[in-house]
Amino acid sequence: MDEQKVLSIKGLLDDTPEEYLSHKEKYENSIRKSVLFYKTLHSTEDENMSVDEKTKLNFRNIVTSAIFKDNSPFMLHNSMFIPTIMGQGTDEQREYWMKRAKNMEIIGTYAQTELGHGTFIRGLETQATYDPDTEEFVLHSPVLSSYKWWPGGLAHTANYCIVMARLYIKGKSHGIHPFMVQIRDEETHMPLPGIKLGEIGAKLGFNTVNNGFLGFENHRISRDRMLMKNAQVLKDGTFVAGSNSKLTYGTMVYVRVLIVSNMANMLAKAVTIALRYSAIRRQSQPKPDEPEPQILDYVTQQHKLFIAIASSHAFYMNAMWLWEIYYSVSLQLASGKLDNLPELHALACCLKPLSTIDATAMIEKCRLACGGHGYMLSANLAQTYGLATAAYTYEGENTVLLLQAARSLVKAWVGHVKGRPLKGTMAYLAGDSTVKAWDGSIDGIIQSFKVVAIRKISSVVKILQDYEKSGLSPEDAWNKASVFLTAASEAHGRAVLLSVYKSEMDKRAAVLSPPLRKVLLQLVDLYVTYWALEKVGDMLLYASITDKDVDELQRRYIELLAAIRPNAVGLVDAFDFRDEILNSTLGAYDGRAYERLMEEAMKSPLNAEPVNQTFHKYLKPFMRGKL
Ligand SMILES: CC(C)(COP(=O)(O)OP(=O)(O)OC[C@H]1O[C@@H](n2cnc3c(N)ncnc32)[C@H](O)[C@@H]1OP(=O)(O)O)[C@@H](O)C(=O)NCCC(=O)NCCSC(=O)/C=C/CC(=O)O
Ligand SMILES: Cc1cc2nc3c(=O)[nH]c(=O)nc-3n(C[C@H](O)[C@H](O)[C@H](O)COP(=O)(O)OP(=O)(O)OC[C@H]3O[C@@H](n4cnc5c(N)ncnc54)[C@H](O)[C@@H]3O)c2cc1C
Repeated sequence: MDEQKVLSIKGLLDDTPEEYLSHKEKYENSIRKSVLFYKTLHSTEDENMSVDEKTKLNFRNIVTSAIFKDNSPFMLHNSMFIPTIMGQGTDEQREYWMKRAKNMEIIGTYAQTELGHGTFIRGLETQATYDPDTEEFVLHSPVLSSYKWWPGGLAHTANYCIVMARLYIKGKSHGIHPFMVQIRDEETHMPLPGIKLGEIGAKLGFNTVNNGFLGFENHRISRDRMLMKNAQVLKDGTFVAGSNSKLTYGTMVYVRVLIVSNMANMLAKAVTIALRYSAIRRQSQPKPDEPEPQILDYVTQQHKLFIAIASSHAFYMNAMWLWEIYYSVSLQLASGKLDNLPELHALACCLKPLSTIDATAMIEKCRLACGGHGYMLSANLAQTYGLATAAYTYEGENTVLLLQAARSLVKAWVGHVKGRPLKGTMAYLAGDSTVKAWDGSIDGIIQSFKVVAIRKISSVVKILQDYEKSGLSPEDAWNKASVFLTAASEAHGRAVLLSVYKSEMDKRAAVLSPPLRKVLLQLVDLYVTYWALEKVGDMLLYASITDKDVDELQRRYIELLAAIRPNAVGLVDAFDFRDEILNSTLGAYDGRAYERLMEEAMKSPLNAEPVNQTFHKYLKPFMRGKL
């Protein structure tokens, strides 16, 4: 994928900043650019892509989000529509639909969330009732809350969509299944009969994604439009259940894994902008006889930014590791082996939340670290925040996913106590649950995070069991303990993030040049030390850290900031974002932030004339007391 080729597409980069376009113009401009962009790339997702190619695809998401300073209305076509065909379609269905989708003959989206339900999939109300006489499904939205609401591209862009609907046969519900539905005429693009479409309105971000609503009025589709890889409806209406009803949730697991790598990229973009700006911005005069220093030389500024570099590396390493697990589990599923699906689900339910929580917070910290100019839309930090914070919610709201992970952790712990072996990423739960003396080495700290997770999981299980002994139902006990269930999941996720980052770096260290190895391992050290200090309460409670150890840890952290400082700009340059992709007045490689701020300011339509017409219409009469 040649970045230069993409960015040299004529008309792809805006001369009129999107900030000054209307809501409608933003959408129309994003369609224009999406067509230009995808015509050039003409490549869409293929589940057989290698992990490296997957990263490139992820790169495409970065390029599109950069070029649009938001996301493309084609986004769901690649991130969910195509993966669902691949994951849920029969061979024939894949054969037919993949050709049309990959050639962009049709544009699709993934319509699952409804006005009334997003998290609770089993509560979805859109109906797909099988009519054996005509061998059709009748799609219907019985109430307003059953309208599909949120799907990207649904409003005016897509002409097909995957609809997740409740299957009814002879009055009996058979759960939620995926249906391929044409929603617009391929020639006129008019909504088909019995289909109501529209846009859901302006949002915090995602304002070029064309999120829409969709309602059905007894709209009929043929039987072959149900994606029947996992479950089938025969001509006579016989329902054949899949081996596991959660296989229909497969696309969401895939996107949760993708989000971890997206967070690595988004955070890398934000810290590149903030750090480069911190290298050119000079402010204050701590030493009277010396010039104003670069704000990057303030240790507080280094504290704000260097963890973002290390976190981007950590998310990237974890994402590549998770992709490998995803692909191996996908191959196992293809041969009917489901054993490792729960572990993949639990991992995705930990790493998607933690990467989005950290990335959102750190991107905001990057914006704040740029002072007033960070507040400019031309800095592209607010938009990056808007994209990242959306991922906190979509693809499984973070709290809900952490509770899902807690479900697996509680099951694993209860099984362990009963003597059942633990496996995979939960095997460490069988390890030593005490730290006799604080070990401040990187491996020692990571081991302490594992002990924290063991202790939090075991103690929340005890709380659950005590509540149930007191007579509470399992559901009420679960809800009562849920704050500490999410805390246990977070502790598990933190232990995974840290240990995978370290082990993946160790694997790569051998092939790095000594200077590069030194810098990258400093980032690992910074990451582990930062989180030990952030979670010092847990370390005091479970890892026998003393006040002397904390003092040592603080001094080590300060020394690490100083050690990384000389390479800080080089580390963000190594993310290798072109100016067009950063799309930021503050983050350009040439460091001409002030000139770019002024250049962008002059593009404001208000600067087209020295006196705005409201002076004569309102101000002057008002100031003359004539209004
Ligand atoms: C919260 C969920 C998972 C609850 O699902 P539910 O069917 O209610 O299951 P249970 O909580 O009862 O758990 C039963 C059982 O199933 C296992 N399980 C659940 N999900 C999966 C899965 N994906 N893969 C494998 N196994 C799964 C669970 O572990 C339990 O196992 P036990 O052994 O413990 O019994 C569900 O409602 C959910 O996923 N909600 C989130 C909805 C969501 O993610 N929506 C995304 C819509 S698309 C979107 O947001 C797009 C955004 C734009 C973009 O991405 O660009
Ligand atoms: C930018 C964006 C793009 C999106 N794109 C798409 C798309 O393309 N296709 C699509 O289908 N959907 C899409 N969505 C919808 C998204 O998937 C849902 O918003 C998400 O799943 C959360 O569901 P919800 O909105 O119903 O929130 P809710 O679940 O109502 O969450 C509200 C609060 O309730 C809490 N809560 C809910 N259930 C529980 C529970 N069991 N235990 C404890 N607390 C709970 C949550 O933690 C949260 O604090 C998009 C959303 C956004 C923001």
